[in-house]
Amino acid sequence: MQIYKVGGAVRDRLLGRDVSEVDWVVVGATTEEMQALGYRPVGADFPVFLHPKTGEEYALARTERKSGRGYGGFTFYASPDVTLEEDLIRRDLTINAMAEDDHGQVIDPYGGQHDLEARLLRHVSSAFAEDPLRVLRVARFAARYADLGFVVADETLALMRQLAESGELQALTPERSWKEISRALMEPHPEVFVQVLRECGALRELLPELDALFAPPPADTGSALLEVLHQCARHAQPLAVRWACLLHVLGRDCTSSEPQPAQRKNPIEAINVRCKVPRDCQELALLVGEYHCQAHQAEALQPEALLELLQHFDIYRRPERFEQFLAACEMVARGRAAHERIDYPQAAYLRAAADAARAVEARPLIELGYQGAELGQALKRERLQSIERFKAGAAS
Ligand SMILES: Nc1ccn([C@@H]2O[C@H](COP(=O)(O)OP(=O)(O)OP(=O)(O)O)[C@@H](O)[C@H]2O)c(=O)n1
Ligand SMILES: [Mg+2]
Repeated sequence: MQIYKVGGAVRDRLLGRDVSEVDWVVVGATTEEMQALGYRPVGADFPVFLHPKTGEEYALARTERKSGRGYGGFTFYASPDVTLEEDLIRRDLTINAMAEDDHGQVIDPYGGQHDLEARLLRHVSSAFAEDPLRVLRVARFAARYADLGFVVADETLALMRQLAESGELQALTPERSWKEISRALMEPHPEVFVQVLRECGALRELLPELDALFAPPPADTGSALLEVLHQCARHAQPLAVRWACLLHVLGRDCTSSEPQPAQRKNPIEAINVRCKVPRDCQELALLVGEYHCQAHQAEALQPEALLELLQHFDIYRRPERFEQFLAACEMVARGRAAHERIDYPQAAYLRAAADAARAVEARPLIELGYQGAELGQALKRERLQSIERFKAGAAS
């Protein structure tokens, strides 16, 4: 049996980047041989094993044919007679389809090194279409390597477009899609991820609500959104903030003074549910969609409105979430201002207002005999006074 390093580890070493995890491919071995050597199988009918000591993934060389729609719709053909070249040709991109033997010799039958030099994300073969998730992966690699000058090859974009138009993306499970989306949002250029998905028509399939935002100027909210995402990356924001920023435009429209119907179906909620987004990301996206306009106008809010805004955040028990809200509002303001050197004094203002509300303690009121609803009212009254004092101080 021969064992080769494959995929990201080979690619990133050639790019001179840090290698975080190594994937291996094993040629000329059977499942039984692997198990006899102590490798632990990952799943019953999946020819992937974990190394007994390092825990790294070792996959038997395999060819893969599609038998049905979606994940789980794969059949694998793994056998000792599958060659390294046969295994590599069914991989997604040429830069991911290189192997390295234990002498450090690179095996590169499909021009991966050439495409690394040429900064091209190019599919290896028509087998690309076996897994529609690769459309998202390519967009994610574009987001990761944008600074190095990588772009998607024309023929690969065309293939991605075909896959999007065929409706295949609808068969992806939300779990697999979210994994790609969340990783892509954390890359240095998350806006490139959205842009590539849009160019190939995948955004219309996956997040049509966002695709609809792209229109000719001056109504091009989509392009403004890309700038907001870019600011998120520049300011190293966490995933929840990036997700909330991605969806914020689907919330309240800050430019319209019309009261917005409360009953309308909330598109942010619909996306959260459809994509099975983790709770913290869901919550923040809803809060940012609903309240970012008010945050932008924080200084103009009357004490009652200010307290009401703060109350929506449970600032007393969830201070980190409120901080993430402020960060998201700041990214939105910076991105939308199209010049990032603006200050966002609203954040400090709202933080100080929250501190004023938090400074009110319940204990003295309880000692005075307040309880239940009356205690709630008394707390509210005191907090309002505290905020009034803060506003008076801030104004002077
Ligand atoms: N849908 C997929 C997933 C993975 N691969 C192949 O499996 C390798 C390892 O996959 P993974 O670890 O997910 O990606 P990496 O390329 O290693 O990138 P990362 O740095 O994100 O781990 C890839 O390089 C690629 O050759 C593929 O062809 N199609
Ligand atoms: Mg990897």
